[in-house]
Amino acid sequence: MAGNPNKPCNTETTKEEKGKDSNKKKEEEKEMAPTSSSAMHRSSSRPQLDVSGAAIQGNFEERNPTILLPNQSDDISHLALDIGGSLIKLVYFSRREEQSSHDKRKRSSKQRFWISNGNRRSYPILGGRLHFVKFETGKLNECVDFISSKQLHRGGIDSPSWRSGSQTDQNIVIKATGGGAYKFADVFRERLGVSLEKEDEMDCLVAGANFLLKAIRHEAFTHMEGQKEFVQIDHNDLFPYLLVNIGSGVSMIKVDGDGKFQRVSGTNVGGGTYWGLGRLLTKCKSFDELLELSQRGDNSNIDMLVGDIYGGLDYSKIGLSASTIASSFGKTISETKELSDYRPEDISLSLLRMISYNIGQISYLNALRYGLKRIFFGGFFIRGHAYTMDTISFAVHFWSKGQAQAMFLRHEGFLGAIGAFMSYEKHGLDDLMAHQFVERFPMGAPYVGGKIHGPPLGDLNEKISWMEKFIQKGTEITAPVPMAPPGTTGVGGFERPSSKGDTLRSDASAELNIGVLHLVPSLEVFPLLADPKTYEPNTIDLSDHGELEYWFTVLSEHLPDLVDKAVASEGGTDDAKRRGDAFARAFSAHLARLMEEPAAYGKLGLANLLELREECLREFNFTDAYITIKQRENEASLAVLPDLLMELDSMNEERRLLTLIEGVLAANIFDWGSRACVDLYHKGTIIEIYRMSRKKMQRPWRTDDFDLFKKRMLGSGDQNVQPYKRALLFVDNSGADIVLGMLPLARELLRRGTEVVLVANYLPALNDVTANELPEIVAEAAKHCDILRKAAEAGGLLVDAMINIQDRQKESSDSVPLMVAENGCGSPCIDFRQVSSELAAATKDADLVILEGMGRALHTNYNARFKCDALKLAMVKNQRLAEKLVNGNIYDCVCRFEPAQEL
Ligand SMILES: Nc1ncnc2c1ncn2[C@@H]1O[C@H](COP(=O)(O)OP(=O)(O)O)[C@@H](O)[C@H]1O
Ligand SMILES: CC(C)(COP(=O)(O)O)[C@@H](O)C(=O)NCCC(=O)O
Ligand SMILES: [Mn+2]
Repeated sequence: MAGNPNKPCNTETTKEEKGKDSNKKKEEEKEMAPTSSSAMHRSSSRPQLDVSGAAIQGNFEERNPTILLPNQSDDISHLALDIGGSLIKLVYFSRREEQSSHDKRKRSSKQRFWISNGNRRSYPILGGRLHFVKFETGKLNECVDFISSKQLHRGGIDSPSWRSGSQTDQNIVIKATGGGAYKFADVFRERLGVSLEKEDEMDCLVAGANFLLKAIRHEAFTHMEGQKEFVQIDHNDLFPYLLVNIGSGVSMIKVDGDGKFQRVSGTNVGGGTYWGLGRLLTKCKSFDELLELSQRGDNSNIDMLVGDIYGGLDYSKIGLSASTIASSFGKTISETKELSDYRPEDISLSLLRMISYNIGQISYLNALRYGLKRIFFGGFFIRGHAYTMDTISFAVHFWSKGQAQAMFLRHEGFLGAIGAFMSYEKHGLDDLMAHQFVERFPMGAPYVGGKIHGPPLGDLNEKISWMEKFIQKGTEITAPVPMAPPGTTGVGGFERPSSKGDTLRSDASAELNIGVLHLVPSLEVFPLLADPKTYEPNTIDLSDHGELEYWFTVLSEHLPDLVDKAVASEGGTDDAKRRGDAFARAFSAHLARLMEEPAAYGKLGLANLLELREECLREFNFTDAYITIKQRENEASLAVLPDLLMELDSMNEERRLLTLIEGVLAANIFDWGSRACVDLYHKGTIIEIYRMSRKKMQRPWRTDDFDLFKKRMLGSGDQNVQPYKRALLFVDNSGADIVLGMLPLARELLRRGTEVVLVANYLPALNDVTANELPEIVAEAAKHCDILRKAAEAGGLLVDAMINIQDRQKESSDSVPLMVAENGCGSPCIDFRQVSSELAAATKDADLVILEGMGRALHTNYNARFKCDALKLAMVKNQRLAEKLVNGNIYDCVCRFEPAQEL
């Protein structure tokens, strides 16, 4: 919506904060008790939902099972629209997690202990995914077809009401904003039988922007001279700011708080002007084509520059260089030239610069008028286009002499639609926090290129076919947003922005620079993080291009072997081969896209790439690629465990502790994600390699804090030490790593009176052991060891093995418990900003955290600090990482002990 200069649109729309009650987060209940009689659960109910009588639909073992709320009178809406002058924006929520065969397999496997004991796990009330899609307003029918094919107006194809046909369309109300909510209300009523409930456009823009800035990590960024930098927004220091939404027209809104704003200005020279004038002058058929043309343009053929007026000289007295634009389109006054004498490329660029500068300048003036330092730009005119953002940034920077800052939003075009979505009173999404959203790379929708009209790649077969077609066509993977190398700006700064780029990713392609937002209300920040605000999980920052290239190559080279394993894990059938092929293509396409635009989905770290690989595997129904290897290695290791325990028991406690830590480091060699290690496995049996690895454990290790740890565990001289109360052991790989490394260490802690929680992955990743697999492994190990048996019984891990419950209670009551908790992850790394509520609950009374393995202790969390003591143990199984991180070599070991961080 533009400000009309003839009729100032300066409405004083100050809205008071709505629904204060709903913002008050209910005090959450946390508990975790060691014995089987109390629960390891956390409930997180949202006040807006009537959850009385709620029942889990399906199996308790599912991660996010559908929750039926029998007493919830209204169905929760899943769709909101922003129908603008140029584009229709759709935000929709899909509640159901896709049912993977992993879940099916899990169902048949042994139940986890807290389930067996009748304890509840926490279930997200509204777990699901937020999707973002757009259509041209002129193609309203395509949008209606899309909604209809996915039944979004009825809560989605998978909603129970849709399947049972119980809902009548007449009652359905969909929130909509933008002028089209009025203009096209009839079309929606006639074609879908739904009514649109109109929400004020400015209200929605502000609500959308505030939500994004508070809840989405890496939402805002600066863009100067081709360099994108994410800005960490402090929630307590967000207001006031100027919001500039560049749609067809431009709105400028001073935002002072939630629902507190004033539309202070606007301009009618906006996105519609660029697209409309551009189309007339260049005969372009699409907005993208016009934008692409600009990238090959030279505006000095169209614009009158300072140098044109001053005979090639700078007008340095007032700080203008010769190449500064004096008058946009000033050269086209020439009487001897016609439109056809000018290159469309040059026209497009001049127009883009003219409009972007103008908006940047007016924005600055309004920021100045109200003393605002920060300006956030949204609206689809920006299109993640580097040149547009650079131009606006230059204008703001130049005119404010660096005092004001232009920032952009990744969900730029969806502010209004998100705001409309937030306006549903019932779903209570407004007080969600960043840690409850996991932004994932878009899967499902075309990976690269292709249109998303009609129902987008619903089932697996469609996804595979799409990948196959994609391969046949040999479609090139094009860059999403052009990024040229940074250049200089010259005198006065008001020069031509440097990033012009070569290619523009198709606008119709796999959406924009945003992923799919997975909403998992049960996720929490790990309570033992010393400083969650400054915590950064990744050690390796992939914005360094050299690093990105290296890890890209590592992952690409690993791919054929991974596909082999994945296909074998599914029986090597033709179907598995076809899926394996599609997985490889999809993952490669994602990697290629990230190589071109590393910040496409926010700040990129190595952990994101490793998780992406696992996500891609799951997308093509490979639920556990290393299952056979894991089982084989578990069996082989369990067979030699009794001998190892005997050997350990013959040692004095000092020698034993050292041997245990050595054992953990040595056994960490069994990592099927490391190229070098996989090559080693051809050279011997598991046990031979384990023995060889242990033999090579020469102290001092590359990082060796063992003596410090020993002092804390055993004391020194006659000084008595208190044992740790509870230790959380973040375990890594299956086989020797867990059986011969971490379990014996857990046993030592138990023997010293420390409660132990084994923390493992929720979903498989590489050969990592999962929480679901641990009870069985512990049960096997417990057959040979009384300490483990009693502790496992005390922790409720051995319920199936128990014959006489009374005897068990008597026996186990003198043992501290051994427990298992899932971490909420399906990756070889761990991001402590987002862990399961189960793990968060398990931190109660914990005073020691042990992180094991490269993924959890080196790639991530190497620099993390905790409120309690932390021990980080890993073998470095990559030469480059060893050099970079510890100035050492492959197979060096890290034993880092960090006493509790003083707060
Ligand atoms: N595929 C596209 N088709 C048309 N316009 C586009 C497209 N992509 C980006 N734009 C730009 O985005 C502007 C619309 O932005 P938007 O925020 O959706 O505003 P509105 O709500 O007014 O439609 C258009 O005027 C144009 O400049
Ligand atoms: C994926 C991994 C982090 C798993 O390591 P782990 O946590 O099991 O010790 C690691 O295998 C890795 O970084 N691999 C890639 C490096 C390489 O192949 O050299
Ligand atoms: Mn691992």
